[in-house]
Amino acid sequence: MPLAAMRVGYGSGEGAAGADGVSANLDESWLTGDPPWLGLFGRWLREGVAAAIPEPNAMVIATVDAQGCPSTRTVLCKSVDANGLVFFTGHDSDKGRDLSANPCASVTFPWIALERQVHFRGLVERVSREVTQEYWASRPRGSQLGSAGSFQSQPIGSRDELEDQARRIAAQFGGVDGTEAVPVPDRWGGYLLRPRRVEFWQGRADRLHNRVRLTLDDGGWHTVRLQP
Ligand SMILES: Cc1cc2nc3c(=O)[nH]c(=O)nc-3n(C[C@H](O)[C@H](O)[C@H](O)COP(=O)(O)O)c2cc1C
Ligand code: PXP
Repeated sequence: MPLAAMRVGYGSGEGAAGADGVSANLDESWLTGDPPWLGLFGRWLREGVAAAIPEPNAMVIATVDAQGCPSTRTVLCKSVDANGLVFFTGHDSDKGRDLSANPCASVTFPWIALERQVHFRGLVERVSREVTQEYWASRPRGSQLGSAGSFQSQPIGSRDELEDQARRIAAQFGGVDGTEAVPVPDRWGGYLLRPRRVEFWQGRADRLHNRVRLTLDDGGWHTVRLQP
């Protein structure tokens, strides 16, 4: 089928895998909690988990380099609370360098199977070393060794070289089957995105979608409905 002819209609509820509130129109009254995005975001995330969509906590994050050029890639959101969204990555990666130059990011949860997306934008800061260490300790040993064995976003000559490097580094900590703790590399850690703008999007028929945006200013959170 030609790309130009590929399209899916929204708003029938059929693609929504049984999630609540899919046939009803997204309404400002759904915004509950403090901050007011928290309740609905938590509900939609739980519905994504219940609907078994792949990696419901995956979010596409855009960062901007010192020259003002944006880049996007996917990361996993590892916690969310009233302060914002936490993810973990390499400080020397492209995104880590972007965030050092320009500590602002935008993320999208593309829950297409549920006919929904949520965008966040805000300032990003590093979490404390204690928070990073606690999360690192919860990761499988293989993932710890994978992160320790990779200098994220640096070039490497071949797959074999990457595997040799990872094996060498794993051997320093007793190897894949060892029991010696793998320390968190200094170059790896968590970031907190503190939202100042959040948009909930719900697909509707004939591209007449629902969009509700919340914005934080000195007076608190303000809600506005946007045209699709
Ligand atoms: C579903 C999914 C989840 C990912 N989660 C993470 C993550 O939590 N942290 C991370 O550093 N990279 C993650 N990655 C890899 C990134 O998308 C990316 O390739 C990597 O972070 C390097 O990005 P950069 O060079 O733009 O900094 C994930 C990739 C996918 C497809
Ligand atoms: N780092 C990389 C390179 C990843 O690909 C991922 C998830 O795909 C993560 C970190 C975060 O996930 P986890 O902490 O569960 O390994």
